[in-house]
Amino acid sequence: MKVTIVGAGNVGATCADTISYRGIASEVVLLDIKEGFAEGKALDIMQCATNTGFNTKVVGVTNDYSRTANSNVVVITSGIPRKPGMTREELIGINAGIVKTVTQSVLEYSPEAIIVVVSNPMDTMTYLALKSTGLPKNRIIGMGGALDSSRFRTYLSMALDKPANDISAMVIGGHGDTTMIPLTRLASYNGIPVSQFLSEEALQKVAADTMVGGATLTGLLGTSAWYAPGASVAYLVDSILNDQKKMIACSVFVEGEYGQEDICIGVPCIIGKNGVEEIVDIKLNEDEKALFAKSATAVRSMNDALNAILK
Ligand SMILES: NC(=O)c1ccc[n+]([C@@H]2O[C@H](COP(=O)([O-])OP(=O)(O)OC[C@H]3O[C@@H](n4cnc5c(N)ncnc54)[C@H](O)[C@@H]3O)[C@@H](O)[C@H]2O)c1
Ligand SMILES: O=C(O)C[C@H](O)C(=O)O
Repeated sequence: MKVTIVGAGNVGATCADTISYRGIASEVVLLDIKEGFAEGKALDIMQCATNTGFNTKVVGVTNDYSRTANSNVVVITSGIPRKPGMTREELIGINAGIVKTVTQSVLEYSPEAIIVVVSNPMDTMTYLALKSTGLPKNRIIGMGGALDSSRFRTYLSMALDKPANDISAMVIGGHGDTTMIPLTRLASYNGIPVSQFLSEEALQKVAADTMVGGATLTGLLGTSAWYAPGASVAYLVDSILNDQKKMIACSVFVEGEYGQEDICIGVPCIIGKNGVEEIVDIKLNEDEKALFAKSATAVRSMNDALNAILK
């Protein structure tokens, strides 16, 4: 199976590294616009193979889309990341043009590929990729919920002082500092509601920390995060290529689900070889429904900004 990753920067290269290390694909092509950059990252990753024991072929190319031909999955990480103090939404002006062009280029050589959109503002870029290509909605998946959920589980594990892998929890809604919705009511520690172990105040703090998880890292690092984002993309790609049918919160096009339509927003999805195979309908309570409606309004307003930018 072949995966192309467009953008060999922090997230793209980490994603390539994780996919190779875990043997998720037989070939990974890293493509970047910066001369020699993807070639260098690919060579560096390939030189891990004998120490970590993987056999994935990793190829780096400068803007040569012919080398990406017949990819099963294409991951789009090209675009600028935010700096401390910025929101993801502020990236829309530059990233919209990049994502639109790149998506069209990859489809010329891989018309059957499933596209995973990572560039921010991710929900808006996913909507743009869908609308500008006309691909069926199951083949365009925005990655954000997988990352936000892993942050949520990490903060819960820290509050509980228990292993993150014993915790099950999900974040839905937009991938924004104020739009994501950590579902604290449904989070569990080995099947037991976390509310049995944590006070309401502690749970609210976990939710607040999760929502600004990306901003916190951007403040610490001077640019946005890459290890957990790269690993989250790899997790999603694994579920597609190996038809695992995992339930992962992804930004997908909704047509009535969760009371919304004509936007891409984070909802629980079954992810398999056909991309988005099902949107899972969780019974939200009235408060959660209100939060989802508010999040959708914010996501929709960013989509409206696209038309003006792309004119
Ligand atoms: N959805 C998420 O959960 C999530 C997580 C982390 C980062 N991001 C986003 O992913 C994007 C990349 O982040 P990063 O930290 O890897 O940034 P980065 O600057 O390290 O890498 C971006 C790369 O894209 C390349 N690029 C720019 N235009 C290109 C084009 N037209 N064709 C090919 N390559 C091009 C650049 O040369 C650069 O190497 C940002 O928009 C960031 O906000 C999203
Ligand atoms: O925070 C960012 O801008 C990057 C990414 O969306 C993240 O959540 O790490």
